[in-house]
Amino acid sequence: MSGSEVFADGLLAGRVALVTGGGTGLGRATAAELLRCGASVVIAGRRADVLEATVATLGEGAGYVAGDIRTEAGAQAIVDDAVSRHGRLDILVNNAGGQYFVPAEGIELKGWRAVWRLNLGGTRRMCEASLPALRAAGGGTIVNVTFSPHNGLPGMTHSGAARAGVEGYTRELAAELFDDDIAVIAAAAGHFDTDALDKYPPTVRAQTAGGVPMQRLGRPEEHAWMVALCASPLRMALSGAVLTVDGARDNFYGGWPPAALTVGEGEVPTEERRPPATR
Ligand SMILES: CCCCCCC/C=C/C(=O)SCCNC(=O)CCNC(=O)[C@H](O)C(C)(C)COP(=O)(O)OP(=O)(O)OC[C@H]1O[C@@H](n2cnc3c(N)ncnc32)[C@H](O)[C@@H]1OP(=O)(O)O
Ligand SMILES: NC(=O)C1=CN([C@@H]2O[C@H](COP(=O)(O)OP(=O)(O)OC[C@H]3O[C@@H](n4cnc5c(N)ncnc54)[C@H](OP(=O)(O)O)[C@@H]3O)[C@@H](O)[C@H]2O)C=CC1
Repeated sequence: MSGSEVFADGLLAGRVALVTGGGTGLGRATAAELLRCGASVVIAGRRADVLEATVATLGEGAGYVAGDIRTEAGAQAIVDDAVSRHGRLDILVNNAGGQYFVPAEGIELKGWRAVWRLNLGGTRRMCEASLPALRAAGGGTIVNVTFSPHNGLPGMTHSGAARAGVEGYTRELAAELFDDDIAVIAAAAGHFDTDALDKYPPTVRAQTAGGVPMQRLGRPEEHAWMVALCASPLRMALSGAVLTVDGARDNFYGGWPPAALTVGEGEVPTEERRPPATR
């Protein structure tokens, strides 16, 4: 695998990373970038065939373990596998997650619980299962992937609430783990161009990039660079932070100019200068 476009060669040499949901999308891009930075990487997910195919593309230094983060036993087995393979664990990327699209009032209690069990519960389980290994390594990094729910996520109320929970969990865990030299950072993704978006309605997908001030979806490698930065020597200074990579989507007005600010042919009026102040 060639070197990173962003980071120095060997930035993460000797480190061992575990990426949940690493068989697809953002997790796959993250695994690839951590490998480019010199880490050994274990990817995890439920589907062994998907993981196996991804490991074949990632090449040397990559391995996989099939498992389910929705149970304590599943999370523990994933961590145990990674540690037994490489003898240590330095970086945990809690990337596995997701939801289904539905108006808030249509969310069944069972569905609400399913989304929380995966996103908030899975993150907590993986953190707890990993902490002994991270401490044994003398410190490390946990990156909790979430999305930027700071202006709400229509159609994803259950997940917006769960991801806000992940942010709160991240901040508090970070405060408790400073003395262990373990950084805990949330990476809040905007809208990224992964296969997972194929499940959303075509009209919704088509309008999504237009809702981002940057006027395009994020590229998976852009997210992956952020995750690698979180594992870099900057990690403790970032601990407890929620880092948003979203092309300014949290501003929530779409591309420039915002329709609500335009007049005439679409120009944005510039305010008249006030007369000079007089004493
Ligand atoms: C392009 C425009 C959109 C922009 C979005 C940009 C932001 C993107 C954010 C992303 O996260 S992209 C990544 C998306 N990836 C995924 O979502 C994959 C993972 N998702 C899932 O696996 C499921 O959605 C899940 C519900 C989280 C899976 O949990 P689990 O397997 O535990 O649940 P189930 O057993 O399948 O279902 C339990 C329960 O949940 C309710 N439910 C589930 N799916 C639906 C649905 N499609 N519609 C309505 N209700 C649903 C339901 O109550 C289920 O119970 P039963 O009815 O099966 O008894
Ligand atoms: N794409 C985007 O625009 C955005 C994505 N995100 C978040 O980033 C993360 C990755 O998203 P993306 O790559 O697009 O989506 P994917 O659906 O491709 O990724 C989800 C991954 O999680 C794994 N996974 C799901 N449930 C479990 C489970 N119970 N145990 C173990 N692994 C599981 C899946 O593998 P398997 O099914 O084999 O278990 C899959 O590899 C998710 O948390 C997503 O919500 C956040 C904001 C925006």
